[in-house]
Parts: sequence; C-alpha cells; structure tokens
Amino acid sequence: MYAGLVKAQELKGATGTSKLAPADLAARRASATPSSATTVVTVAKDKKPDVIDPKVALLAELDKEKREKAEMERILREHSLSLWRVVKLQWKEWPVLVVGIFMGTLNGLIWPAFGLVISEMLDMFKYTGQELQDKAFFWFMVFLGLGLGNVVINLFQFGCFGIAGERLTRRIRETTFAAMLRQEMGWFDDEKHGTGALTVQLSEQADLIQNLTGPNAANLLQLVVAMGAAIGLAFYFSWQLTLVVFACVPVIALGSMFEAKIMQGALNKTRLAYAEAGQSACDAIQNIVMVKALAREEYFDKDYLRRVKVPYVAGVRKAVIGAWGFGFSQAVQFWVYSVAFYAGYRFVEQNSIQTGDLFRSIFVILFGTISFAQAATFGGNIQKAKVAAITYFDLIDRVPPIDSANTDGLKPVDVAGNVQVESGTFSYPMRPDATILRDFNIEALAGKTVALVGPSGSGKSSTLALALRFYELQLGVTKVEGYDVKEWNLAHLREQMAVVLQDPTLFMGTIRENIAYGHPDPDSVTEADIERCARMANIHEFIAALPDGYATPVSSSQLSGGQKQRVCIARALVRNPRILLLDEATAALDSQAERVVQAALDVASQGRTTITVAHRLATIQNADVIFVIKRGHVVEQGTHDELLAMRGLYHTLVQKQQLGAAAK
Ligand SMILES: Nc1ncnc2c1ncn2[C@@H]1O[C@H](COP(=O)(O)OP(=O)(O)OP(=O)(O)O)[C@@H](O)[C@H]1O
Repeated sequence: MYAGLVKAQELKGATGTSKLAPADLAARRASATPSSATTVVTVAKDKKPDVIDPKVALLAELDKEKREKAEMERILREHSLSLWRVVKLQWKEWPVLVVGIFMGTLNGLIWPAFGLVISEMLDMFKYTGQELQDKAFFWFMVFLGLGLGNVVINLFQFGCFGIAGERLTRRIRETTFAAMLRQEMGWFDDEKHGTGALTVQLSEQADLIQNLTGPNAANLLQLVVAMGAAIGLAFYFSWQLTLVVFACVPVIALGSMFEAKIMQGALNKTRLAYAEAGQSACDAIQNIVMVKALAREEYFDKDYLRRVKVPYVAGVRKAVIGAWGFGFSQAVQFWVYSVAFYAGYRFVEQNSIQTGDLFRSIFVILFGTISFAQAATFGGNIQKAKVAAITYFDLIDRVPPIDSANTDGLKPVDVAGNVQVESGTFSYPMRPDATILRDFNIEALAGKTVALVGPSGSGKSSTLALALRFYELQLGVTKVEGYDVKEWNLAHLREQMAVVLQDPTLFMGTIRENIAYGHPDPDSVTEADIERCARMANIHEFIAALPDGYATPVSSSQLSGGQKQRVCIARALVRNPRILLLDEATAALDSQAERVVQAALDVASQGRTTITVAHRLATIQNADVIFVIKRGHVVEQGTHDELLAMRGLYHTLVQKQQLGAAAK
C-alpha cells in the first residue's frame, strides 16, 4: 500500500515535466537513464500527443538552412572543383553532345538572326506592286523556315542534352553506390554517413550535378551564343549605339538584384510572422482543456486573428513590393530602349551611322535579349551543384583503409577455421579515445565451439567484427588460419565466415533469393542446395507449406522473428563457412522460438569453428572453451565446469541468471 502511494506521488511529480517544451522533452527522453525513461514514457502516455510548435520548427528549419549554407561554403572554400573532371564525366556521351552543342549554337543564333531579318524586312515596304509581292512571299517563307528550324533545333538540343544528362545521372548513381559499398565499416560509423545522409546523397547528388551539365548546359550554351552573336552583330552595325546600351546594363542588373533582395527579405518575415500566429493556435489546442474550462474560446480566437494580421500585412506588403519591383525591372528595359533610340537619333543626325544600321543594331540587341531571357531560366543552384560534384569526386576517389574492392592478398585453400586474437588493443575509429579491447587474447581452434561471455559493453561483438576485419587492431594481431587478416584477400577472408546476428536481416526479394545470396556466387546455388540448408535450419517445412514456397517474397510472407532467424541460418549455411559467428542469435526470441533456433544453430555449427556471443549462459554451456570478458580483457577462460569451479566472474554471472530465472 505504502509503496503504491509513493509510486503514485512519484508519477505526480513526474507529470511536472509535461510543462517542458516538446524539444526539451525529447531531449530529456533521449538522455534519460533507463529508469527515468520509464517514468517519462508513463507521463507521455497520459499526456496528449506533443504538438510541434510551428515557430520552433521554423526556427529549427531556418537554423538548418543556415548550417547547410555554412557547410556548403566551407566545402567550396576548402575544395576546388575541376571543371575538366565534370566535362570528362560526360565524355562517353560525346556523339549526342556534339549534336546538342551544334543545335544549341544554332538556337543561340536564332533570335539575333530574327532581329536582323525584321530590320531587313522593314526595308521591303519601299517597294510596290509585283516586287513587293515577291518580297512579302520571300519573307513569309523565311519566317516559316525559322519556325520549323526552331522546332528541329529545340528538339535536338534539349533531346540530346537531356539524354546525355540522364545517362550521366545513372552513371553517377551507380558509381556513388559502388563507392559507398566499398568503404570500410568505420566510415559508416561516422554520423555524416548515416543511412539518411547516404540515401539523400544517392537520390539528390546526381540531379544536382546535372545542373552543371545536361539541359542546363544547353541553356548556358544558348545564352552565351545569343549574347555573343547579339553583341558582335550590334557592334558590327553600330559600335557607338552598342556602347550606349552597354552603359545601361548595370542599371538593369541593379534593378533585378534589388527586386530579388526585397522579395527574399519579405518572404522570411512572412514565414516568421505566420509561425508566430501558428504558435498561439498551437498553444490553445495543446491546452484545450484549460481554454474550455475558462470559456476563453473567443479570446483565443481574437488573439489568433490579431496575430494572423501581421503575416497578412507582411504578405500584402510583399505583393505590392513585388509588383513594384517587377514593374520597375520591366520599365528599366524600356528606358534603356528610349535612351538607345534617342542616342540613335543623335548619331543619325550627326551622320555617324546610317538609319538602316541603327535599326539592325537595335533589333539585334532587342531579339538577342529574348533568347537571353529564355535561357536565363538556366541556373538551378550552381553552388549546390558544385558542392554535390565535390562530394561525389571525394567519395569516388577515396580509397578506404580496408578496401573491399581490393583484389590483392592471400587466398589460402582448405581452410580449417583457426582464429586468434593476440595481444590486441582496439578502439573504434570514431572513438579513438575509448579503448575497447586491451591486451586481448583469444583462440578458437578449428572445428571447436568458442563462447564469449561477459557484461554488456565488454567488447564481445567487437571481437567478431575484428575477425571479419570490419575494423583493425591498433596493436596486436588478428589471425585466421595463422595469417594476419590484413594479409588475406578481403573477400576470400569473409567467404570463410558466416554471421548470424541478433536481429535477422532479410532483404527485398523472395525467400529463395534471401537464402541464395549467402553464397559467393548466388547464381550457382541449386534448388537442392537451398532446400538442404533450409532443412538444416529447420525451416524447410514451413517454407514448403507457403502457397508460393521458396518464391514467396519475404515482405509478404509475414515471417515471425524465429522463422526469419532460421532463414538467416539457412543463408549462413549456404556459404558452407569454415567459421560461424553468432552474435546473440537467439536473444531477441521468445523461449519457444529460441529452442527451435538454438536446435538449428547446433546443427549449423557442426563441423566448423563457431564463435558465439551469448548473454543467456544456458545456451553456451557445452562450448569447448568459454572466454569471460570484462572491460575489454579476458579475465577467465575454460569449460563451463572449470569456470564454475573457479568461482569468479563467470560463476557470479551464472548465479545471477539462475536467480533471475528462479525469480521469474
Ligand atoms: N561502431 C562503434 N563505434 C564506436 N563505439 C562502438 C561501436 N560499436 C560498439 N562500440 C562500443 O564498444 C564497446 C563494446 O561494444 P560491444 O558491442 O563489443 O560490447 P558487447 O560486449 O558485445 O556488448 P553487448 O553484450 O551489450 O552487445 C561499447 O562501449 C560500445 O558502445
């Protein structure tokens, strides 16, 4: 009774935490010790689901944008991008690119040429009768031809650059993924290379790099050619007038920049103001009980309306400023023409240029700008594209210290399965200051079953990772079959081993595929092999009873944890490994599934070296040698009986488990 009251009060005290902002609550949960975590979870159950504060979310988003920008700037500062390498990336597509470049050049010429044609065409009105009719028909045909040319040119220009771009994307994705898979485990431990970051890199990087190539390159080419041709022709017809127009360019550029700046500032203000209004609504909804109890619905409604007015005003301001800005930047263009025409008139008056050249020059610039404007959609985000290209080249250039693409190294045959770690000192690359194993020695003789036991975090799983050469010792040596693992051919080393982990990992595909790809050459695995391994893993009957048998996709088969684990054991067996590594293979299962899986594992370990990590000591009693590990050091070793007789750590662990079992 008393205990119950204390507990009730503890819970009440804990409800105070509900006052915390959601972010704080989340942070507390994340850092909570197991016992305090339980309390917080209880509180969370009683509480309404956390509402994400829109202002906090927006500030976090703005902060993220700021950090991403800073990181981008850092990458751009510290690395240089060789444009030549980007060009070489597209090398293979040169036939389509040549066509695309040719068409892009023509496309850039089309509008300045049109300007020229118009100015020439105006000339025809000085003719009359048949002559005028002939000229009119001629220009009719010219425009028709220009239209048709436009269709063909655009088709080939964008088609070719588009195809080249898509091929490039595919190649970048393939090479990126291959480069990722090639990296050592330590690389994956870095939070920069977490699953989320890598999948985003895989999906976005190629598209971003395309901004430096593909259709964007087509646009850039068109833009350069259009401007080049327009300026060249304009200069040719009247250099004086062209210089006058040039003098106005900074005004046009300033107009556009001014507009963009004001719009961005207004946009950020509106976003923040909306977020603040949202925060008030969010507060009211989160505390709806109190709002209703106080009958303050109207008050909160008015408060919300008052707050929404701020972003409304900001929005209207933005629209008006935007309209002014747009109008102004358009007007500037006309003002430039007015200056040009007036200057033109003065030049004609002074006889410095002919009227015909004045028109040619003005029309060429006028229509050249149209092409420029069309192509100015080009850009995407060049900065982001450059960062993506730098990151891509960095990744594909990186030669990992433990390189799974390296085909060198020893390939011993007739491996018996001896494993040793001698005087090992080890820390993980991402935590070099934390020594995980110290003066660590274990030996697993061929065909024997060796167990690693000890408190959580003592370094048992790390030992298996060393045998697989996922990581390397800083001091000492890990040997397989008497050879340092560093001397082995990496793929061949791992082919000698199979791993069964605590959480069964099955991949997309059928049960058959999931078993077969355990083999180094999955295509060579026969139906009989698969069935034999499934029988040994004690899962054949179950699979055979499924409507599609081994062809059942694992996603739809709804396998239980124990069944999945047995499929994993079959997959391990199909490799016919000399060394079987079991890392808490039955720990996630209930006792009935554990028995079945344990029986499968007992069969699987026959005739091969087995190194097993286990918390449940009952499962490793029959091991040939048990190593008891404490804080990265082997403190006891021997058989179950020998260790019990020592009355040391192993004895204590067994006693604890027996007590635990008895208590249950
Ligand atoms: N990839 C990693 N990077 C950095 N530290 C790691 C990594 N993996 C494990 N560790 C740390 O190494 C120590 C030993 O971990 P290991 O998994 O080998 O212990 P364990 O004895 O198998 O523990 P458990 O029984 O709980 O699985 C732990 O402190 C763990 O936090």
